[in-house]
Amino acid sequence: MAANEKPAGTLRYEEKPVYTTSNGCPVNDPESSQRVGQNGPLLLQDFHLIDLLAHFDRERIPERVVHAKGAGAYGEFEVTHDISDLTSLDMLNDVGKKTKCVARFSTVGGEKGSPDSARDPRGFSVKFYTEEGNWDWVFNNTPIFFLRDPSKFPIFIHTQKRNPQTNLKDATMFWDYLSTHQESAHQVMHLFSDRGTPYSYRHMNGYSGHTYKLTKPDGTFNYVQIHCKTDLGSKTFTNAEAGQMAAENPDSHTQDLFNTIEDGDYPSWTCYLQVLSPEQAESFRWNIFDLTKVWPQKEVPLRPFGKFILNRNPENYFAEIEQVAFSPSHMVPGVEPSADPVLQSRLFSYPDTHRHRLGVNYQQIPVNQPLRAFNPYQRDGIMAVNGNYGANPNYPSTYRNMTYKPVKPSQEHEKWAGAAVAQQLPVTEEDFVQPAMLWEVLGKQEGQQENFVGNVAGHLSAAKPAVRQRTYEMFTKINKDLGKRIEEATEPISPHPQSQAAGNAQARL
Ligand code: HEM
Repeated sequence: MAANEKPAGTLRYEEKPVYTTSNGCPVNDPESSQRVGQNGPLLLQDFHLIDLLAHFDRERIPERVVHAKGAGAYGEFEVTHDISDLTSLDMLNDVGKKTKCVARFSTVGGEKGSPDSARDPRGFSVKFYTEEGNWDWVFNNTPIFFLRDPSKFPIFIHTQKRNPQTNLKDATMFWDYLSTHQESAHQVMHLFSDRGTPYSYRHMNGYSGHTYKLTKPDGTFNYVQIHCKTDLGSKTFTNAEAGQMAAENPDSHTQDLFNTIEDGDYPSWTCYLQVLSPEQAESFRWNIFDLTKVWPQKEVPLRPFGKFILNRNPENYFAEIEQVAFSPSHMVPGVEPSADPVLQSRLFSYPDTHRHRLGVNYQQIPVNQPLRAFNPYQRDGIMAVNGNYGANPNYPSTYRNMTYKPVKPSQEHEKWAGAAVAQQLPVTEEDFVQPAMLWEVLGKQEGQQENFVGNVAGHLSAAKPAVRQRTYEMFTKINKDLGKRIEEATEPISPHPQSQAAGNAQARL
């Protein structure tokens, strides 16, 4: 039975199953081991003991290299508005049509045991079990990201995780990277506003961030970005509240999601599209393949198309949430990736990490199983548990006919030609325009600019002087008072005074 269906029988505690070894042999007492006499050595023949120990020894699988801490639940998506002018995507082709889904929310940088309320972007993933395959949204709760060149991702992530020598989180590494890669400024503005500490997973929005293409069977397409807005309204913690929650209940978001669903108080999100035709995209003020930029909603309004609700908790966290495997490359007819280089590399990275984390047959794990999949050319491998396509030929055989559906990729408009180059987009003044706009928006919400300054100061104060100085300069480019305000809030609380700067600045950088 696939995990996208409700289990036929949930836990039936009234039944008394016969306890056995893993090969089904009944065992009298699970807590006694075979031995010679009362105090004698153990017997190698005790399969029950060895079975138990050996399985225990192998219980852990690698945690996700990022987004390790998360929580999830099942639900249902419903189309609310007709968008057949944009796409032939099966799941979206009829108002009222419903599709089952599973969602997982996560923090990014912390390990599996880290606090849910940490200052961090949040992952926002949803897998839809459509009639034409699984379509995954692997989104964040911010509409932009720290970088626009994918080769920077592993480098960037290293600086947000632990120092290789001290094994501690390291403010100097953290800001050293951000202040020398200032295309990150926009995301930094989000992260250090109170938006960086959501109140719960239920109270945050999700954004595709990347541009995708919605396509039609004639090969035409439009560029889109997807927004999911929580129907509960966005709600955040202050820095102090988030810190207090981390101390009191590190699993607060996990607990909140599980308990509210268990109580029948189901969270839901309304889904919108921003749409640009290829021609509009050409003359658009912002590069639509630059993940550090939003499409301002005044220029590209939101168009509603659906809603999803989460209404069922997993029966088993490891089986259904730890083993769920999302990928931006899990697509279906009617949607395609854009040329955004970060998206393009993510298309590779996720299935690659799943093969490492879960094994080559990760799509056979029940929570990942599509409603129907038939690919007898993919055979064998570790944990081939779906019958391995039985006697079906493992090559395109003249003795076994298959239907190849005519799925036409978009052909119009995008024709690429050019020499291979390895080039980053340079950081220019343009990169500070949207961060400055966000600073203005924070100014319209009472106390948010003050909180932002305090949030940065509390973190940045632990960094070395040279890094702090460079970071003030970055914030000055966003707004000329902002750098000064942050400096004034940071310096008095820093344990590494500026006077030591000359001697220490380069130490350990
Ligand atoms: C070059 C850029 C990126 C790379 C190489 C990358 C790579 C990864 C990897 C390897 C994982 C672990 C997946 C797993 O073990 O299941 C992951 C998780 C995740 N990433 Fe990324 N990532 C990138 C950028 C992004 C961006 C821009 C977003 C959002 C727009 C994003 C959203 C997520 C989410 C939501 C998860 C958690 C998925 C889950 O819940 O299982 N990532 N990423």
